[in-house]
Amino acid sequence: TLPPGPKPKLLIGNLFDVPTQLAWLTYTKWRKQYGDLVFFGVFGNNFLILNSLKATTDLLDKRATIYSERPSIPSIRLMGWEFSFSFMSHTDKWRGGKFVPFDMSSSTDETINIIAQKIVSSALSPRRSSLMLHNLLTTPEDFLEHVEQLTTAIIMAMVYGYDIKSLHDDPIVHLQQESIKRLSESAIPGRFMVNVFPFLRHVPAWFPGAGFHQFFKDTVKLVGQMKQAPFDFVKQNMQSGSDRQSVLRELLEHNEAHGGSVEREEDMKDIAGVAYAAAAETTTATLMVSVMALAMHPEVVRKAQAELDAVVGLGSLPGFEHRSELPYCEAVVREIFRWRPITPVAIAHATHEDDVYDGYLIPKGTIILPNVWAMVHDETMYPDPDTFKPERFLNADGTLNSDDLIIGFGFGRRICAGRHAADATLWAATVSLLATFNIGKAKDAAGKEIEIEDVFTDGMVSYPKPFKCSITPRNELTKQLVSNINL
Ligand code: HEM
Repeated sequence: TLPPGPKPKLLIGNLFDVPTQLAWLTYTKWRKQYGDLVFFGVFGNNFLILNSLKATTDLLDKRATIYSERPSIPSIRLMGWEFSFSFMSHTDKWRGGKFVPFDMSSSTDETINIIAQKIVSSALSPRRSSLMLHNLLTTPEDFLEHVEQLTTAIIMAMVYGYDIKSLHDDPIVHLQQESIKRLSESAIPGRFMVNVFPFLRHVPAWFPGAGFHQFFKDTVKLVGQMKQAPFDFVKQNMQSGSDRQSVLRELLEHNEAHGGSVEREEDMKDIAGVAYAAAAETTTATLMVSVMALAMHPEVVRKAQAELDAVVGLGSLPGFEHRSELPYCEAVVREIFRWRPITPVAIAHATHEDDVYDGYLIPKGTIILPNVWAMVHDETMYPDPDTFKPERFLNADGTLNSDDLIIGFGFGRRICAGRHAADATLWAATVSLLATFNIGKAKDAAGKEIEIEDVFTDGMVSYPKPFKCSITPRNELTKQLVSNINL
């Protein structure tokens, strides 16, 4: 028998049961009704929601050979984004760590953390992180933009060794933003009927309602340019002997050293494109959650600052060398990832063959939706799960406990390849902000605090909706520190 789930109707299956908004919340309610496994079908496609960490690790980790495919989504193929998913599903290309210097999926040991920190600290040069702090000094109300600029700058530097000019006038950044926007949009259920009825792709472009063909055609062109422009930049730099290190450059040098071919170069261009796409929105959204959580919890800001002042000293910026001495700040970072995961249903996996689990049949080709939201809000693991409480990661004596699993990075062989880099980026940006600024609720004209509504957007990556908060230098000393950093 199949796992339990809402009762399907003839032909359409569970079409009308499937939530069209913030699906993870409905999936989490279904957990009470149906349990850890919830199965449903829409027009012949099978879906399995995994609502507990145990079921997820039993299947996606322990039976990785069966559960590591990616589903094929028609609109993604038609938009020219399939290179990203084909890399992800043909794991031999992707997984071979030798191609991907930052693919750290196979282990979590100390060395890997150090490599990740090295990549991030070279990308997170004082100039780049100071730019965010500087901007916060002059236009604190535009903090969401400054956050996005910082993460975009770090990731462009990491992947391409490219220094962005600004968030809005940089031609390469513009290509990236527009291509990714179209990719995310296509993940919204109902945006493209071709995802529900794949045969629609054969409808000719002149047919009424077939305007999607033009949209897809334009997107293919855009995605091509989005991969080509930064690739050309890296190649030019290599030829001119410039020493900008980056993931793509390392890949190309590795290729050359092994008598690589032009075809291989094309692969590397694609890998860099995947890395950028996977890194940009996710890191930006998580840093926005960080600001939101801090603004809502002044007591957390105070405790973290007290720890920073004791270890680093008021008026100095923390560096990775301080990280292990700052358990409370570490707990804050873990809680940011747990409290509001920005990939609440991770990225879907798919099964490679039939399987049986807990007495239930899971047919080949089933699309697996790991409900990260349910796992990080599981009361047996995280009591009072909606409360932002870094202490849940600390022992009574203030040291960190052993719960260092960031569920939001996904599972098994498909676990986020950039997780150590992402974690290092979030840590560095959060502690440098805490060391220099007070973060709290904004006040209205009458001096009354403006509540922050904790509401999120829909889509593959779920962002906090724009909110207001107050970000001011902690005191004259930290103001001087920020304004004196040489940009
Ligand atoms: C806070 C930031 C991030 C979050 C929350 C995040 C989350 C995720 C999740 C949930 C997956 C899917 C895992 C699964 O299928 O089980 C994933 C995959 C991936 N991530 Fe991240 N990610 C982040 C940042 C990054 C960064 C910075 C990079 C690159 C430098 C990156 C590169 C990738 C790649 C390449 C994959 C595909 C792995 C594969 O399919 O084999 N991510 N990420």
